[in-house]
Amino acid sequence: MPYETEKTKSSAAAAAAGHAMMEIEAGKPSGNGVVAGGLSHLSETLWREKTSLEIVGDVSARLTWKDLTVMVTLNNGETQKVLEGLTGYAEPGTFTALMGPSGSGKSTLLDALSSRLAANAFLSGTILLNGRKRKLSFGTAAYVTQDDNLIGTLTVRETISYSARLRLPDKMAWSEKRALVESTIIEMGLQDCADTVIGNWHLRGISGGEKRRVSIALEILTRPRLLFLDEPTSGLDSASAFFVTQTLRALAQDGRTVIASIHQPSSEVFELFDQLYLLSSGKTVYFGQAADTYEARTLSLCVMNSYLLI
Ligand SMILES: Nc1ncnc2c1ncn2[C@@H]1O[C@H](COP(=O)(O)OP(=O)(O)OP(=O)(O)O)[C@@H](O)[C@H]1O
Repeated sequence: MPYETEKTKSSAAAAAAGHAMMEIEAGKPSGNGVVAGGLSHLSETLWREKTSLEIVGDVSARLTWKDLTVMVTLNNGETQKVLEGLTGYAEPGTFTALMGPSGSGKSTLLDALSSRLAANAFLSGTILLNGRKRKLSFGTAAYVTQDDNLIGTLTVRETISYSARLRLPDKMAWSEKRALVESTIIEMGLQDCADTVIGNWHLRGISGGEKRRVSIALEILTRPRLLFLDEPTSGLDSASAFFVTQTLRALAQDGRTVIASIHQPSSEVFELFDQLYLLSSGKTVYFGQAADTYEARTLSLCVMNSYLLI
């Protein structure tokens, strides 16, 4: 199979960037911010049927970024460019995968987009939410870290219920919170293990993939429209990684904007991405459609393999 040349790579990135630029220039979400095709039968719908409360946050979140550059100040006082001139967008109802070799800047891009950059990192460029420059308000966005910080002796249902008590507004009735907890359990495919303990080093509990889905469940309780995930499949076997990614795809299809960094996905997992943002040394190598795209698949293999050969 012939490897893509640098020229092909940059023309793919340029075409994607051009498309993104046009989208950014438009400056407003298509369809008044409402996801075309409506919501799926997942928790958003289940929950709305059971409550009279408005959803927290916007109806949908369309994120665009233009010319993003991140510089960090190192301990010796020198500066290092970690991201350089990145442009792209993520639409409601889509799942965008950030890929690239270790150190290529995936986590930094996620942090920049979710306003979580470290104190020694400086951002330039534009990030627009639904066509406007604004801060992510409470409930609009959620960030799922790589680590599952869960209490081993609680069951899945108890964990999600306690989190609901702590995170959801006081004015929300407990019956509504409970409806949300139950619909989130269904949405995350955790029904079968809802009454099983999380487990720890001396207590057998749920599997690694189920733990990851519980961590995601805790973050989607506030019904965020934007979901960022740092390596949600790391440390999972291929079947668990597939189920977690399938859940993320379903969350996206429920009208959310999902952006996740993914390291070395299997071909089955790759099939589930809507968009691929491929980075190498802090620069865009490819941005565009992922599934069914020969170019995206070949490029990601080239970038990951060339890194492994170094
Ligand atoms: N706040 C910071 N201070 C110093 N260096 C940083 C900072 N943030 C990122 N870097 C550097 O920028 C580069 C990119 O880091 P980043 O964590 O974004 O890469 P990554 O693609 O997510 O890597 P991995 O897959 O290994 O997690 C690394 O060389 C990292 O050391």
